[in-house]
Amino acid sequence: MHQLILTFSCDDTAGIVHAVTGAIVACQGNILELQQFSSTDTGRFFMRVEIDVPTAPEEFRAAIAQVATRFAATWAVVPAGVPTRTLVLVSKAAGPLNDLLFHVRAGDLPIEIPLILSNHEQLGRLAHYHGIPFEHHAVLPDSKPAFENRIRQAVDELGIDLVVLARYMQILSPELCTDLAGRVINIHHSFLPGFKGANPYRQAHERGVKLIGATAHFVTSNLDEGPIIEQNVHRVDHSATVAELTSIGQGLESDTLTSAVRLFAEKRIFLDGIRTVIFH
Ligand SMILES: Nc1nc2c(c(=O)[nH]1)N[C@@H](CN(C=O)c1ccc(C(=O)N[C@@H](CCC(=O)O)C(=O)O)cc1)CN2
Repeated sequence: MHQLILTFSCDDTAGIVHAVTGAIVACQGNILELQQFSSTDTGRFFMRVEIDVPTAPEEFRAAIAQVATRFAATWAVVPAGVPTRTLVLVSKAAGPLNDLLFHVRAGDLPIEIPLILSNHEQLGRLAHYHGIPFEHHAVLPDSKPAFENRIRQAVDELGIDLVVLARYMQILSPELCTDLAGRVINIHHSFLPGFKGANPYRQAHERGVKLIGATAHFVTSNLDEGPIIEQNVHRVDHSATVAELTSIGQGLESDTLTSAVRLFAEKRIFLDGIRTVIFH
């Protein structure tokens, strides 16, 4: 038996589920999990199916391809349990990286991290402790293109599926955002759309918020405005200093990023315009 994950999206219409499940039955497949959503905003249909099939994956793909052609669908069939190869970019903050590394080691985050790139040296020891190659490249305005070329090289040479900005504090160029569209996740340390950009905890303190938050989102050339994947919040009050907000936020950032990376690795995220559909 082969356990596979099917992701399928197309313009919404009647008969999609019937056609897809009919193809699964024709391949003697057993459906383990099926989730679907019809977006009335965009008229799109989304489905994620986990299946056990006795036939070879190629035979199953051929059956699904016929259905996909009928509905002009965007689709993929991948083996379940294959780790997502992930390049992590960091600066100085250790929390989100540490949480990713903890959960990889714990075995409950299906990614593998062949390389960590950073514009600062501080987190090299943490990478070394986990036996992960770490490269430090100072990023100045005139050296940013070279560093971004290193990112492209690593993505190509290491077969990277996902790039994670784990509190990486540099703005990616529009060109790199285009090259990696849909494959870069950032953790922003505020409850977006509030407090975009740098120093969101200071912005929040000055505004006197009663909730702080963290947001994991896809990265686009519009700073901190990419499709939101996951968010968490925590209640605060007037007595919290910026330092206390930052400390409380550490846990939020880490939990939110790790959750978003897990959703990506399990193929549970679908893009629906500027929003996402998430099958938890
Ligand atoms: N193209 C994008 N790049 C990045 C995004 C994004 O949404 N689109 N998110 C940021 C993360 N971020 C907040 O979460 C953020 C990082 C950095 C800055 C910033 O002003 N950086 C300065 C340099 C700061 C420094 O060197 O310490 C800059 O790049 O000029 C704002 C927001 C990650 N990148």
